[in-house]
Amino acid sequence: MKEQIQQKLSDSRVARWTALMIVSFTMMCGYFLTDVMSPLENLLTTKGKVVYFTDDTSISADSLISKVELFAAANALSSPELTVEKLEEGAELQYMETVDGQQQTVQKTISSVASGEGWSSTEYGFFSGAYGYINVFLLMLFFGGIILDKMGIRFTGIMSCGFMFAGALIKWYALSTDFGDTMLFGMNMQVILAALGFAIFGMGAEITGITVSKIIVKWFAGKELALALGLQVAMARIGTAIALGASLSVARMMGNVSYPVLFGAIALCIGFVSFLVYCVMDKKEDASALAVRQEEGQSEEEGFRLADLKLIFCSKGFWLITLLCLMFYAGVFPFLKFATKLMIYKYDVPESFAGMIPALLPFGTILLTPVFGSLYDRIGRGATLMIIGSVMLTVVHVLFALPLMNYWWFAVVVMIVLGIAFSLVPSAMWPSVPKIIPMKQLGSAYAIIFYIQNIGLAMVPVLIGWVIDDFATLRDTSGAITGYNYSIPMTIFAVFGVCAVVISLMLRVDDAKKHYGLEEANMKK
Ligand SMILES: NCCCC[C@H](N)C(=O)NCC(=O)O
Repeated sequence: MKEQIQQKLSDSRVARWTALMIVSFTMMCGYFLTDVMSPLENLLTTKGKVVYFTDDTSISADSLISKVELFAAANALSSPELTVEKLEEGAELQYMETVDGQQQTVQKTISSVASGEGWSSTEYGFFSGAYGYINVFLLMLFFGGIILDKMGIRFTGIMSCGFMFAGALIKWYALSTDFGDTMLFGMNMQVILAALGFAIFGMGAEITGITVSKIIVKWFAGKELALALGLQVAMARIGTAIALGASLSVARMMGNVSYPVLFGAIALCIGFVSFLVYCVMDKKEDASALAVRQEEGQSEEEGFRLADLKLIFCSKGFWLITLLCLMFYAGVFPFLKFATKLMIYKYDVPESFAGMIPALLPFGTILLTPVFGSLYDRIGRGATLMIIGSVMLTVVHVLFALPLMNYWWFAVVVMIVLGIAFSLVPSAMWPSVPKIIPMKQLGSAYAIIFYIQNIGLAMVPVLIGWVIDDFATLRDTSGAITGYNYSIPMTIFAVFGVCAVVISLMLRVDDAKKHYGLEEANMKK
């Protein structure tokens, strides 16, 4: 009789790719919610209603009413007695506008009206950085890694998905409620509560992130690891791309900034259910792995001990990857929070399309991250890929900072280059971690990397929001905002790029000395 050889569930191609798809879907929903507010910056920082026209221009309701009334008075027309309530879809209005430096009469038709929230750029920056506050200041990401290594994937994943969902609901409640002028800690109550929701969500999203990374290493180690990690990141980027591309349209259609968040919360609910489905597979994988070990007469897998953290803390390669992660991601995710408004004011892109240009970045990475991941699996050169990506990041931000080539097509080209950089570094960085740190400390290692990365994700938006308010906002003599000069904020992002280049070079040198294998292929022949 032929002897049956016991196999792990992860040895089945179908099973491991199915597991990957399920957990990647959960992560995709999380990424959608993370970036859903970025295209709404202009709406959030405008007071009162914002009117959108069919020609894709927009104006605040108050300023539109005064322009229409001025036009009527100047042309001896009967006063339209326009009120904010009368501004509705399909209404046609005539007023004077400056076009190419000339005063002209324009006739426009309203396509939609949405409520602005009147936040300052500082408040917007504070809110955007909230994603990392609990992770960083309450050390929750650090503890999350220990919980993951001690309590396991299923417990930690269910807990973190729960946090994501709860945080999303709080954020939605804050954005859909009018708190009037109620202030807390010198900021509007709405900003504080939305930030609290985002902070709880961010804690859940990051702990889910490390859990998903550990799941993928568990199923794909020694197989198509970098491709699998790349595909997970690619699916996550679909979430970011949909958020950047669709969020403003949803807010305009529904007339309120809270609706995109509500849709995200509903999607997250489905993501939560899909993680529960994965838990069934995870249980089966553990049972099959135990059976294999027993058949091969191997002893029980050694559990995680706190003392094991020493190995992580003492590894120079680990710290270089961590610092590279901090600098590189500080130059990308926080940038995305401000990129839509950059497109409007530096490249003169109509607000309705402005979110589409930053959305190109995640779209590009959807295809390229798995391609570079597969390249790393088969050919290697991980450290080199990280150097090239970091150089590209720096060049991109220098180009955004310089006061030249203010054409929309140039912004598109530069954004595509950023998309390539944003595929190169993650596709090489994440699969490099298991080459430096063994599996049983991997949860804690990813958690520490994410922890340090979150310091950037939390602080950089606060810094940029403040810099925009104090150094980049252009005002007329009455104090009204007339535009923005993005040179200083973009120079700050370029500095992060330069740091990433230096660190990635140091990593390459350290790899040559210590032989982590970063330049070698991942797949065992
Ligand atoms: N906007 C989502 C932030 C996710 C941060 C997360 N810690 C991370 O780095 N994920 C990997 C990636 O490349 O997105």
